[in-house]
Formats: sequence, C-alpha cells, structure tokens
Amino acid sequence: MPSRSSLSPHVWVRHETRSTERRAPVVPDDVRRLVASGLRVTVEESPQRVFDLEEYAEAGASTAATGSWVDAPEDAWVLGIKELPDEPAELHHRHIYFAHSFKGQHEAVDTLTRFEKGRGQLFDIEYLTDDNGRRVVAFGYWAGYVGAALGVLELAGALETPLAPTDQPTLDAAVKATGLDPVDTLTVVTGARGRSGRGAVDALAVAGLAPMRWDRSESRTRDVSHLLGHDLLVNCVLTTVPTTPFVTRDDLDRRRRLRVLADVTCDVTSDTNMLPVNTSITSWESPVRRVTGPEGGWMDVIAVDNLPSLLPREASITFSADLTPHLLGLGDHPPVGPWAAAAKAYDDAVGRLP
Ligand SMILES: NC(=O)c1ccc[n+]([C@@H]2O[C@H](COP(=O)([O-])OP(=O)(O)OC[C@H]3O[C@@H](n4cnc5c(N)ncnc54)[C@H](O)[C@@H]3O)[C@@H](O)[C@H]2O)c1
Repeated sequence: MPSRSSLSPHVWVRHETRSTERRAPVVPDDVRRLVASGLRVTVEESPQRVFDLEEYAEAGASTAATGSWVDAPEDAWVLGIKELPDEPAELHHRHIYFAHSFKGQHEAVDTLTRFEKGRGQLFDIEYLTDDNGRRVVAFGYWAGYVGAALGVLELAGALETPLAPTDQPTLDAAVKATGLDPVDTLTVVTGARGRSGRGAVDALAVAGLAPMRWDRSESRTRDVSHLLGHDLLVNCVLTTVPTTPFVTRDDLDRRRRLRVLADVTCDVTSDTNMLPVNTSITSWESPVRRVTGPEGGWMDVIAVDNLPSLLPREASITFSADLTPHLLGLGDHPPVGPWAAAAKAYDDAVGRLP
C-alpha cells in the first residue's frame, strides 16, 4: 500500500469511460457539502456528464483534465460509477466504483490483478454495507421507476426506440399520455417493497395505475399463476436462492392476461432467474424482445440492465445524497462501517485470486 497523506481526504471524481454514461456519483450540491466539511474534491472534465464542470467549480471543487486520475496524488480516492479504462495495467490508487469483480465475473481476475500489481485498493460500491449487510447506496429506485415506465409505454404501444437519456418530467408526460384505463389495466410489481419495487410502484402511479404489490409473503402464500392475470408484470426481486419462478416458457401457451414483462432484475442467466421465459438482456437500441412458446403464444420482455442511466440527473441526485454522508467518513483510519465492509470484501476477493 502506498503511503497516504494525513491531510483531509481528497476525492477525485473521474470521467466515465462509457460514452452513454451521463450519471455522476456525486453532484455539485453535495460537493459543496464535502468542501464545507473540509474535504478536497477534484472533478475531471467529462463531455457527457449531466452536470457541467462549472457547476462543480462553483461548488468549490478543483477541476482536472479527462482521465487525469492516473496522475492524481497518491492519497486521492478516485470515485466513479462504471468500469475503469483498460490502461494503466497497474492501479496505484484507492478506487470507489461498481467493479463487478468479486463474484468471479468475466474480467474480474484482470481487474483485481491490476489492483494487486499497483498496490492500490478497490472499494466496490456494491459492498458498502451496514451492520445488517444491507447496501447503503444503490441506484435501485430509479431502475424500478424507469423499468415500470417502459413497461407502461410498451403496453400502450407507445414505446419509442432507440431509448435515450431523458428527464423525469419528459418521461412522466409520456407515461401519462398513454391514457391507459386504470380500471381495465391490471399491473403487478414483484419485489414491491424493495428499492426498485418502490420506484416501479411510483411510476405506475404516474400512469394512474395501482399495481398489486407482491413481495416475499405473497410468494410464500399465493400461487404464482395469479401473476398471469395481470397485463404488465414489473419484476424487482433480488434473491440469492433459487425459488419458484414467476413466469416460465410453458406459460406462454396458457390462457392469461399477461403481455408485457419489465424485468428490472435482469438476472437472466443465473439459476435465481425468476423469469426463465427470458434468457437475455435487451438494449437501448432494441429494448423489447418477443418470446414465443412452442404453440406460438407470445409475450414482450424488456430487460435493460442500465435503466438508471436513462434518467441520469435524478439517478445521480438520489445516489449522491446516499453516498455523501459516507464520503465524509473517508478520513477514518482504519476504515470503519461500510468502508471496512468493502475493504474486507476486496481482501477476500484478492485472497481467492489464482
Ligand atoms: N436493470 C437495472 O438497470 C438495474 C439497476 C439497479 C438494480 N437492478 C437490480 O434490481 C434488483 C432489485 O434491486 P433492489 O435494490 O430493489 O433490491 P432490494 O433488496 O431493495 O429489493 C428486493 C426485494 O425483493 C424481495 N424479494 C426477495 N425474494 C423474493 C421472492 N421470492 N418473492 C417476492 N419478493 C422477493 C425482497 O423482500 C425485497 O423487497 C436487483 O437484482 C438489482 O441488481 C437493476
């Protein structure tokens, strides 16, 4: 581990490599809070970010060129959302982002090896957890909100493609304009009590729809065939144990109302997939996939795995509000709370490297 400065923590917000990624992990108003609390904040220039660099500068951040984190001071905490670029081969800094590298995912070994070689450290946002193991920051609410909105638009035959980043007022206006009959349109949200489930319920309310809310207790006590009696199902379940699936391929040829599945979970290839009727994600270019049964019954599936990026401003504001109080704790040595949990997850993952 390189020597770290004893000065106040320095957060370095990097540019995102993906050209479609317009979100920011921390927004200008929260940078103002961090700076007022004594943290140093540097923000890289980023052409696609939904917040202008000037807004960060006005909030008290220093500014830096795109991708200059590679030469950032050793003590900087490099903060981002999605993956790092492929270079440099060795990572020296402490990085905070969603690396998706602790569950043996594709390229996970490469990423962890880069950290090992450079003696840097990864604090994966997915592993910032509280004492009960619950994640303290996530994009779920807006994932559910956008997923349900896309489902409503598809049900009404009003989904325009390709999808593109927008804002909540525009999305809400499109959803309201569908004019779906609230009495004759039956919807259900599974995982309704979770983060994305709550977002989905709120988006359906914008359309004037009151979905049935299905969570663990309903899965325990009700027959899953009940779900087929709705026009739209928005799946927001997070589970690590295989359970009775909600919709299978056999259901495609059964008598049912269900026509549109909005799968926010996108767990399409795992053995915990609650909607095995679908086995692949869909894209912004082609968000809807029509699946068919042996006898020609069909259903439309939306399984876009980067939904919050479609509402970059709203998603960033909510995420940043949750993350900022934790950034204030970056100065603690050794790390405590969620930072200690993420540090342990990293050490465990590195320990499993071949
Ligand atoms: N598509 C995207 O862009 C996107 C973005 C963010 C998150 N997600 C995914 O959305 C999913 C939900 O995330 P979250 O943050 O809302 O999780 P969460 O933990 O807040 O909520 C999950 C909910 O599922 C419920 N649940 C668990 N097992 C169930 C069962 N057998 N039957 C019914 N309900 C059950 C839980 O009680 C909980 O209410 C995750 O898989 C996450 O990876 C997708």
